[in-house]
Amino acid sequence: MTDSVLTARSLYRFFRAGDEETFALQGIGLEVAAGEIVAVTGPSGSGKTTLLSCLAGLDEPDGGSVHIAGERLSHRGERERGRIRARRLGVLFQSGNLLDHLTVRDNIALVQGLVRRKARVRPADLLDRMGIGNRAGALPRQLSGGESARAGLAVALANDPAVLLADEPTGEVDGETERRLLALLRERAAAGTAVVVVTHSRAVAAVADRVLKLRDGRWV
Ligand SMILES: Nc1ncnc2c1ncn2[C@@H]1O[C@H](COP(=O)(O)OP(=O)(O)OP(=O)(O)O)[C@@H](O)[C@H]1O
Repeated sequence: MTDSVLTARSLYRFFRAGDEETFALQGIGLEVAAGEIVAVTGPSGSGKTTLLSCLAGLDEPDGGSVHIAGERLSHRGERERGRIRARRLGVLFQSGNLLDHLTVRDNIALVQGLVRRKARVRPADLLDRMGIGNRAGALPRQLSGGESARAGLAVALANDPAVLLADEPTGEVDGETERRLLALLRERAAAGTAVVVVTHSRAVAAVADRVLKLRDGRWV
């Protein structure tokens, strides 16, 4: 497929702790086109977070490759990976992506400052779209769970990424907030972003174009 924005080929990742070896990814591939939402599901320990970390360039696969918008991300120096990540990727992990000592507005501005770009979305507009325009001046600890999830998504989308990678983005939010987040994901995909979302939620899987299942580091 030539129109895929995210291409992963034959990804392998194993971990060794003493005599114990875990094969977290066993040679899996993934292609995601612009505008497509792919949900990745699977039982605990099946390799979902490891896959997302390798796709984000936050972890290095032991074998295989990851390309984002035609640029190789895997097996590059940390600096290069950081540059590609800032320009092309929005990443939302469960640990969150907000710096505690900065307001929501400044968290967005910080991420935008990493990339030189002529036109960019104003933080206030981005937050308005998430329905939390009134929380721009708040610190992360002053946000509710649902507000944090939306602020995290705003930061992940701050540089209009080609690819959005999200690990359980609706993990701790109520039904209404989940619906809002999903509408935002769909809106972003309609604007051309390729989305990979790890989830246990049926509601999230229901808005995906494809649902893929991992078990023991392989697609099933
Ligand atoms: N840094 C690490 N060192 C050793 N083993 C690891 C490491 N990271 C992950 N693993 C192992 O790799 C396997 C896959 O883990 P991973 O976190 O990717 O699973 P997951 O599908 O995201 O699970 P969950 O749904 O519980 O978050 C597991 O057996 C896990 O114990």
